[in-house]
Amino acid sequence: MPDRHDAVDMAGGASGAAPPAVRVEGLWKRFGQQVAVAGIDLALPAGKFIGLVGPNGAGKTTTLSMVTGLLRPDQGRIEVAGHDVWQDPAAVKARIGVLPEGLRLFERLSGRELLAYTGRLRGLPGAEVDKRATQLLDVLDLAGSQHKLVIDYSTGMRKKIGLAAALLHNPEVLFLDEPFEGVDPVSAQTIRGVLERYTASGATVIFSSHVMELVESLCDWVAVMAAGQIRAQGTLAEVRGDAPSLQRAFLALVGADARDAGESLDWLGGARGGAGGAGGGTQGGPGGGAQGGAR
Ligand SMILES: Nc1ncnc2c1ncn2[C@@H]1O[C@H](COP(=O)(O)OP(=O)(O)OP(=O)(O)O)[C@@H](O)[C@H]1O
Repeated sequence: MPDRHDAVDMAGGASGAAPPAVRVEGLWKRFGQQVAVAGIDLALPAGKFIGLVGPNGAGKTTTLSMVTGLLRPDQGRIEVAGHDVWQDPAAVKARIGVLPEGLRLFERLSGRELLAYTGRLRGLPGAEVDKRATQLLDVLDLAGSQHKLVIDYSTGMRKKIGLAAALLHNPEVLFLDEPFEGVDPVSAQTIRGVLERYTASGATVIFSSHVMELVESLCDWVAVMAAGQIRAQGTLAEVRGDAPSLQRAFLALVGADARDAGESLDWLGGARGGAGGAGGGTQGGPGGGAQGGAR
């Protein structure tokens, strides 16, 4: 598979026209001996639905935390919407919305109070906050729970109120770490509709996910990360290349297609029963018809 890392022109953005929504150069982060992010470059175009994908531990959350000003890099430069994240943090924070992993919310506020508080922190007039909060609660199907305390919200409801809080000030760039995790299909469809409408207005969504089908159906731009490095970035078609699906391209890019998990687990699914450990020669092989035996 060709190396598509060069698909983006770092100097001028994706097309040479608008500056990228995010530009990252030589970004590093280590935790002790562990290199979480190993000198990555990224140029994510504005106005796109962008997926950051990678296996567990690839460095996605660490990258998003640094890009959104939550975690200080060891080395490297980050610009969001043309502003340096670490030189000019206030300018960046005014232009972004973030739904982080392990979302922490003010649990003792109701959903509506949380939005009112967030809106005032963002400097919006009270009447405008009220109007936007009502619309967001309605669209995200939270109107019936708006007076419930956030601590009593379900996982999916927490994602939705977190998304509402991140969207309230109409940011230029929205960062979402695993926005669909723990969300039921109906809520996922709702969130998807809101995000599609938001990007249609020219804003940028950057989200991390493990679910390739979702990324393939939502995103027009993809960056693939593995072991702290960017393995590919570009349009969905560029990253997919000749592979039949993004999932297959992803497995090849992260080197997982050659891994055979089955070989070392030859006991799994074999005959059960008896106290013997590995190597007990009397249990027969997999598929030996003994699975209904004594436990
Ligand atoms: N605070 C920390 N202290 C030590 N190691 C960390 C810390 N945060 C992340 N790491 C390590 O850095 C690497 C990248 O982690 P990160 O959470 O960024 O990956 P990820 O791609 O978001 O993974 P997942 O998909 O499982 O959420 C991992 O090896 C992880 O153990």
